[in-house]
Amino acid sequence: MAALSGKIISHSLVAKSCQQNRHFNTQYQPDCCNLNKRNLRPFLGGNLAWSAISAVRLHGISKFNRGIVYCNAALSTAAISSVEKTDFLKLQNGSDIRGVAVAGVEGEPVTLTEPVTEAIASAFCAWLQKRKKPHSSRRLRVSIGHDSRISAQKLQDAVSRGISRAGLDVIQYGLASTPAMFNCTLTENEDFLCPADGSIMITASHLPYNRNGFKFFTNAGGLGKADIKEILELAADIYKTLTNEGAEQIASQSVRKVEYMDIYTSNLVQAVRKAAGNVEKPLEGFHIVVDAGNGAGGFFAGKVLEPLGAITSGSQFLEPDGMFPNHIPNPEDKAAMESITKAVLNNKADLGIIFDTDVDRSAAVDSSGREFNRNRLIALMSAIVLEEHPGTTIVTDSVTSDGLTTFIEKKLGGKHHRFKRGYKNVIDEAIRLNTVGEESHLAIETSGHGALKENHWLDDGAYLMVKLLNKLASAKASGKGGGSKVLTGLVEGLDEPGFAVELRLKIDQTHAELKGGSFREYGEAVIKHLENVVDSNPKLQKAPVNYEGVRVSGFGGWFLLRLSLHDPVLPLNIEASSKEEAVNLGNAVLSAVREFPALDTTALDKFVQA
Ligand SMILES: O=P(O)(O)OC[C@H]1O[C@H](O)[C@H](O)[C@@H](O)[C@@H]1O
Repeated sequence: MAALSGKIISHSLVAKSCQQNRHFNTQYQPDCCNLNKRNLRPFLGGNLAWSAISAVRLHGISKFNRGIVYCNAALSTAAISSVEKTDFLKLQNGSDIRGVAVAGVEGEPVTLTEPVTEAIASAFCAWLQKRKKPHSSRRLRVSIGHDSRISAQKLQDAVSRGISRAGLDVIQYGLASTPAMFNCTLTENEDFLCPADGSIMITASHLPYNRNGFKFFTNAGGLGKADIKEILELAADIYKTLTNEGAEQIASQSVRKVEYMDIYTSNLVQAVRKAAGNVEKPLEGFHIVVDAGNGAGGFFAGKVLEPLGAITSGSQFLEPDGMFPNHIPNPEDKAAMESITKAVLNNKADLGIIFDTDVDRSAAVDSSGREFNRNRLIALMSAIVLEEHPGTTIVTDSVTSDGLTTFIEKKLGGKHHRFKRGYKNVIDEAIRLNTVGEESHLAIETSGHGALKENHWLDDGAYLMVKLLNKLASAKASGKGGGSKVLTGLVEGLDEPGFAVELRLKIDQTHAELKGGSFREYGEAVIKHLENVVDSNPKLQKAPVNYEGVRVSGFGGWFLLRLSLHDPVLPLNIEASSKEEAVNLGNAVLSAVREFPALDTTALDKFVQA
């Protein structure tokens, strides 16, 4: 990446910052660096309104804060109301933070207000300072990126203030992808102010327009559940001490803007060129359409595929639009997959590529309109990785099909380790296996999240697609022909179920049956009971190895009943060769769970009756 240089957009006081972000066509007004002199006072070292400032042990604020001022964090006008610690903890969603950031949806009050966001960002800095030694020549720096949501601007400003309050340097990337935000903690390039010591991605993935949230990274990867809990607890304490007093001083601190996506996309381009034997345009002759669903992934057409020589006409929904007017940006969504499939067929393209909002998930469609998502994408990626690393272990989530195991183990000669749901669980398990001597190069979920060892276990939908592009390019280079046949051929022999369904059974948390206990305890009791019922039914066999819920074979198929990672829901996956057999499995579950009145079995009732 040495060829790229000096991409700090908002240099000194030159007012470049209110322009449109041309590269990513941001539709909303990007952050205005306020060139209002009133806000450009030099920072008064350590004299912050935030009385808990000592709690985060500020390092050398005054030393590094004078001199260069690139632009300012925007002032907050939001009132600070009282928020309980428990409210902060409710914002945890596994290893992410998620909440409501836009008012107007009935029954969904705003939980991710600007002051709450500010406190969370400061808490992340405190968490970071506990773990990172200060550098001798500079303060710790935290980069911020966001997806296309309409609340992105407001939250980016609040996050910037939170980082400034903690005395750390703020670097804004603007519209970015989640994987790029991890990548920037690994990139060594001072021209781009990299590596960042920590980074924050503002996103709520595919959730509706009114939600938003945060993912946090260091060079060790994404933060885990325990870290998020610690940050939220700390944020609740910081919040209590927040006042609007002194906000101008915070806003007067330096915010620098960097076009980091240039580095990230250039890395992707280089990876494909290298795989094709250092050919400049290895995708020349390929027609590939991209569907970004109006999320952050539009860059992939213009900044990755086109430099590689591909034609991208017919690509759709590349412009960021936080109202997601076309379809949900989610490769698991039926309408989204139908949309990209139609685009491939209408344009007679060789391949279609679709991303979720923040580009950590993806799926593809071949020239005949065959979808590569869920189990089929895992099969395809497994075939590619097992060619490179024979015999390696593929770690997947728990809802993968039996046919996939047979394909990985019998056809590809690898090992399938079916673990738990949750991208972080899957990635952490693959990392763990390597540390105990079991080689694993791929961790991938049916949701379209996937991470490779060769790519620092970075959960990256764009990199998954790069692996497919490498295959296309090298097949062409070796004269094996163009089109997507090479990909389709790789999943030949994958046994797919005739029928597959996921039913999500809700637990009514207000039901008296819960007797004050948590929905988790209730859900676990349902699963335990089902397990006992299965044990006494000779037609059903429990999976000998299973890491969550209860997975059972019988009636020519299988089912898995487990607790959702986040919601008061028991998702039930059923796969069988026919709907009739799937209904038999559904009935077996229904007869066991019926006696749990707080469990809403409507979806299952309907399924078995239809
Ligand atoms: O347990 P569920 O409700 O099905 O949700 C599980 C999913 O939650 C989030 O979306 C995570 O990003 C995914 O990695 C995970 O698979």
